[in-house]
Amino acid sequence: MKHYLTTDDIDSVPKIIEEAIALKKDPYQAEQLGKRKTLGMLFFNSSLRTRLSTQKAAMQLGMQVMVMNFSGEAWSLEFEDGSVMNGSTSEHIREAAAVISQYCDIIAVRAFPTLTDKDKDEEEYVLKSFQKYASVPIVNMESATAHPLQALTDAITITELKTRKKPKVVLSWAPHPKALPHAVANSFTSMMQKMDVEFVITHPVGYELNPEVTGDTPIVYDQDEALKDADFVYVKNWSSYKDYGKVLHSDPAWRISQDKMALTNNGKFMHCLPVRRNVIVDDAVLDSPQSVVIQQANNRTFAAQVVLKQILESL
Ligand SMILES: NCCC[C@H](NC(=O)CCC(=O)O)C(=O)O
Ligand SMILES: NC(=O)OP(=O)(O)O
Repeated sequence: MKHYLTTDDIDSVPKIIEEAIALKKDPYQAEQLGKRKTLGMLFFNSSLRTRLSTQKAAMQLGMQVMVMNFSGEAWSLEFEDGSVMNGSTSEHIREAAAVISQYCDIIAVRAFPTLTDKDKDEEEYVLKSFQKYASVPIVNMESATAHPLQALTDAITITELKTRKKPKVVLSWAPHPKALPHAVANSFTSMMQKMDVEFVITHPVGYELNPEVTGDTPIVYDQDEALKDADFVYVKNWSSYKDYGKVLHSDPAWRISQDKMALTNNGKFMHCLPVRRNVIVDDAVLDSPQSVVIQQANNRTFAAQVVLKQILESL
């Protein structure tokens, strides 16, 4: 693997899942691979799981890790070419990416969307600028439109927990007070399209994801109908894509309750976390055995580890 920017950078989904599960069984099997190699993790946004699990994954491969927060700590970066930098930005991505490449063998970046400038977000201008001006592989730790480490985690978790060959997986929108990105839902959708599952998306009218991402995936506007017989209920809020970045409404009827889970085939509740209790999902569901969010978060380590391993092997 050269870079990990989207789920399309995976050669074979079944093989990478198998390799991740093998790493979970024996996390130090490749601890020499990353010796004297450095991972630089750059954060433009907050994180708990991605930061800790990716660092842990790198350490289990024998790597050294450096972390830098760009919100408030690093110089504020300019991404426009030819700009006269007499405003608030202090350093151009051209120098920053080239300099960091001298210190790091792999650079991982988290940069959420603006949710106001659709074109800029879809260009992935932060991630793609790092890719353009860095001379080392780039790993996406959640960008404007994609969260492929999360999607790989979710694929591993579904593979571990499925009880029938072709499980039914439902991606359900749920309410949230803030405007949230599409990245998790996009990458989850792309990953499910690559897996042997019956995949359905449910959300209120107006919350359609980018049609280029959803493609042929069925969209069911009746949540109860969609949840029927589901083996996995993957819950996430996102803002409107059509009315870009807007919260159209946050209908509490879409919150996941025990009554809704009762419609499923003893379905597992999944969420990438962090989750707003009693807004997205009731305590009773999150605290029930049907919730697998903690196991899911544990798998973040092995998703990151298999990606870093495949990149290290290609260096
Ligand atoms: N990395 C996982 C999710 C990150 C982000 N969630 C958030 O910003 C939630 C913040 C809050 O609940 O205040 C998202 O939806 O893409
Ligand atoms: N799921 C996830 O990416 O969590 P963090 O935002 O805490 O990294």
